[in-house]
Amino acid sequence: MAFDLRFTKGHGTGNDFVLFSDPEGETELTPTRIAAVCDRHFGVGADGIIRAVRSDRLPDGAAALAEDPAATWFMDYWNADGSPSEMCGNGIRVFTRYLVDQGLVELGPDEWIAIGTRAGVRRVRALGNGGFEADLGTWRLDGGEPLVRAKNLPVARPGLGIDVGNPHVVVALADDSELDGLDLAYLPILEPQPQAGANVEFVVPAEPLVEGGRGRIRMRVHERGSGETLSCGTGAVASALAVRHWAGSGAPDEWVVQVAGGVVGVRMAAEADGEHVLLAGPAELVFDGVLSLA
Ligand SMILES: N[C@@H](CCC[C@H](N)C(=O)O)C(=O)O
Repeated sequence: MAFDLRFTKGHGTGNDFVLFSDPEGETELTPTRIAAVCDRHFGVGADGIIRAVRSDRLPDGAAALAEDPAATWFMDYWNADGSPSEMCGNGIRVFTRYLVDQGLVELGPDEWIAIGTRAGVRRVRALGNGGFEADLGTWRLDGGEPLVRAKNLPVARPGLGIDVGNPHVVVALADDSELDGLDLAYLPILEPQPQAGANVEFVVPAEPLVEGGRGRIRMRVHERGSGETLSCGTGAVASALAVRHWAGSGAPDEWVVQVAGGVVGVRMAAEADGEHVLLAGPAELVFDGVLSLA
């Protein structure tokens, strides 16, 4: 059966997405279709698909509405291989820009919008510099410290498991040459392997490590379900949290994370329900199109 899709292509620091609007949740999204759309040779090409659907049309959306009735739109996020994810930090900024661009929501300066996700409700606001900031909520060390093997890494290294709505394992490397030498076309191997899989981030300090009170790191990532990407927002957040954890007391609560596709900002802020972590960065919509797949 033919599958026609009217879409918008967008990205946040090079982490790219095919976005489309399906308010009533009528489009049948199968892993095969998603992988075909995201295919960089035979489809549009993207790290993931994001569907804008009314929250009351999906079971996960109903849960989001129960948490916050203002979360009327749901970010239905899927990785390039057709697997779902709970959260996407770059995606939620691009999704918010898409909702505004499509006239589906109005967003005043500094006004927060509530978005439904599989990880729960998340809030996003537009920044004066054209970018967006997403409050990714509370986070937790998930207790795991798996050993991580990656191609061109001579010995296995310990990772730190962090959950920021989706699962991450962060690995500290020695220096830029070790980071640049990794071949992330190959899947890093985790021992033990987390049941739900994990996004794996490799980090090194940037030079200087702290500037103007903000910590600075470089990161590369192998995303669950998408492979190596130019950026991962939740990965940047997990990396900053991991490096702050390793640095101990006195480490900054604001971080600049350099990724292959640009720079994002991370800050930690105390809230009534625990410490929240927030992610700021660009959100670009680059073209619209119609895709017809046989
Ligand atoms: N690129 C995203 C994360 C997308 C989901 C991830 N691959 C997963 O499976 O959890 C981001 O910017 O956070």
